[in-house]
Amino acid sequence: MTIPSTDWYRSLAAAGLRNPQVHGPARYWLQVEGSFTRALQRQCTETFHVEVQHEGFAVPTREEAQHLGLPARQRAWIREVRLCGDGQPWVLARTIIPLACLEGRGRRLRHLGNRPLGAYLFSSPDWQRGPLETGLCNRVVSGQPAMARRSMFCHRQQCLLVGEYLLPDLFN
Ligand SMILES: C=C(O[C@@H]1C=C(C(=O)O)C=C[C@H]1O)C(=O)O
Repeated sequence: MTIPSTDWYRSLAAAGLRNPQVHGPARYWLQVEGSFTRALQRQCTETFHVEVQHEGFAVPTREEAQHLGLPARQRAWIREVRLCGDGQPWVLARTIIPLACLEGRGRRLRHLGNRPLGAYLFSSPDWQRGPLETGLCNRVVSGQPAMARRSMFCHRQQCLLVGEYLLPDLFN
């Protein structure tokens, strides 16, 4: 399972003009407020866990760098995980953490391992979430994400970018 290239829209309504599927059963997940990790935990009957797929320094896409206001080609800490409910992958998440976010207490962001990032972000009152965007994934194949959501989390003018890609098993 890989993170697909995605077109991002400022609102669910704007994405819906291209693909009305966003108004179907995925809608709740595209819009749910607060910690996404918590929302997924509530949906589980038994267990919730995070599986790290890749984590390390890498160059964000050009669009991600522009969105975060980073110089092109500057490396960031990139974390890709699967969020699994009751043993099934439900969501793929990709987080871009610029170098400036990794200083001081932010060093912890490199050592999350299988602990959810959401638990860290929502346990600290310092992090403010920006507006939620809706994503439509390109070249959708069966079993892969077709829709996504993303937002920035900012702390003292340092922002990181969290994208969450819904797998069909989550809402079908
Ligand atoms: C931002 C959150 O964190 C979640 C946990 C992630 C992780 O551990 O890498 C990534 C994205 C989110 O789905 C949240 O819970 O809202």
